[in-house]
Amino acid sequence: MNTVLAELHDKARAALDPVHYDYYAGGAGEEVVLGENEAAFRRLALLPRVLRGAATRDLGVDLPGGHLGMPLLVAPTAFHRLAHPDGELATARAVAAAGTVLVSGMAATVAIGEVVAAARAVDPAASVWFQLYPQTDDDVTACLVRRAEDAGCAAVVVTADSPVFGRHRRDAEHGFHDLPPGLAAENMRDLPGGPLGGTLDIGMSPTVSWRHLDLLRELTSLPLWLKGVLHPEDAVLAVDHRVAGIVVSNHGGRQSDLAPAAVEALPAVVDAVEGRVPVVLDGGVRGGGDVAVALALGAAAVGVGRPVLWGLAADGEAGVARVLDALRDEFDHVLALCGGRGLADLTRDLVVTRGTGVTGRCG
Ligand SMILES: Cc1cc2nc3c(=O)[nH]c(=O)nc-3n(C[C@H](O)[C@H](O)[C@H](O)COP(=O)(O)O)c2cc1C
Ligand SMILES: CCCCC(=O)C(=O)O
Repeated sequence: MNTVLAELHDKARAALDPVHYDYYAGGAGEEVVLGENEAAFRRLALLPRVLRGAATRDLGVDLPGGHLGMPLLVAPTAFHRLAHPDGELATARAVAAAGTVLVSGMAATVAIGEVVAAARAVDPAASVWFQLYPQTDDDVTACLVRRAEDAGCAAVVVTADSPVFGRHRRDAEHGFHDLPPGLAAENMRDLPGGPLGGTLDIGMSPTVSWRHLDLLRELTSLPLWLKGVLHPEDAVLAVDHRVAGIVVSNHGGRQSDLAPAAVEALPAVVDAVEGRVPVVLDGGVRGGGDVAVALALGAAAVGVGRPVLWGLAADGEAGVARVLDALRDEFDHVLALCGGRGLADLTRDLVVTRGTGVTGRCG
């Protein structure tokens, strides 16, 4: 792990209520996937190219829904006020200052309008995206989309990997089922039909299907990203259903504990979509080298989840800023060491599976 991220993780662990630390840190089942997301990156290496000098490297990338100053965005995570009193406001400010995108969660502890306003106060051109769990009741889905649009969000990220909430042993052992008094999922107030059920599995529905994605396509003209895709056939279906982008993700190991590591699922999804839409990877990214490997395997960008929560818990807005700065700096350094003059130089032929010498493959 990047040393700054490791330092902030340790600081966050010391600062957080252990119950909330475990909610953030934990995974589903036996936490096999949680460990594999990071371990799979350690099994991959990058062959450097030589004598391709460039004084500086352009790290920017344009995606449907915004320009990223580096190929890294902040993945949606719930309940930032468990980490710091400023919650998502602090995260939004730091992410906007870093020139990248925050995907703000439906289960945020600050309403989406305030999150976007905080980002725009730092940078009027900042893009914030809204993460949505599609709802059984179409009126509720429509209401949430309208809130995201009214707030000024630039894209909607539809999470598809949570028909039911993963079973988290750590939360069960602590008896963690609800937010402490004073905190709430602010986007979920006053929805048609009343509250959506338990705080920790807000509105997840086993009935959600491709029909709901088509409905979303009709409800909004914002770019729609589909998050939680691992099977290449689902990636093709997503393109057929007119998504603007795909997030290869196993939800940070918090849903199916039988899923493969996210980076191991990436190449087949990239191949299946054949460049028709960009593919973002999240899960286990803990350093600039991981960003480089994901891009070499065909990701347009990566998402980071827990490291941002550690930065937030350790030092609020400044902590999140340090996480993003450290990842950008390390990625740029790795890119230079690999002979990369820009992102396009990160190609699949550079990727080697450690211990096998096999190039251009993963896992
Ligand atoms: C505490 C926590 C809460 C999360 N909440 C959400 C959520 O509300 N919606 C969602 O789509 N993904 C959620 N995720 C998954 C992240 O978006 C992302 O897929 C994952 O954190 C990436 O893995 P990483 O933490 O190893 O970077 C959550 C992850 C964590 C750790
Ligand atoms: C409470 C909403 C879901 C949060 C979530 O997706 C997670 O904890 O992984």
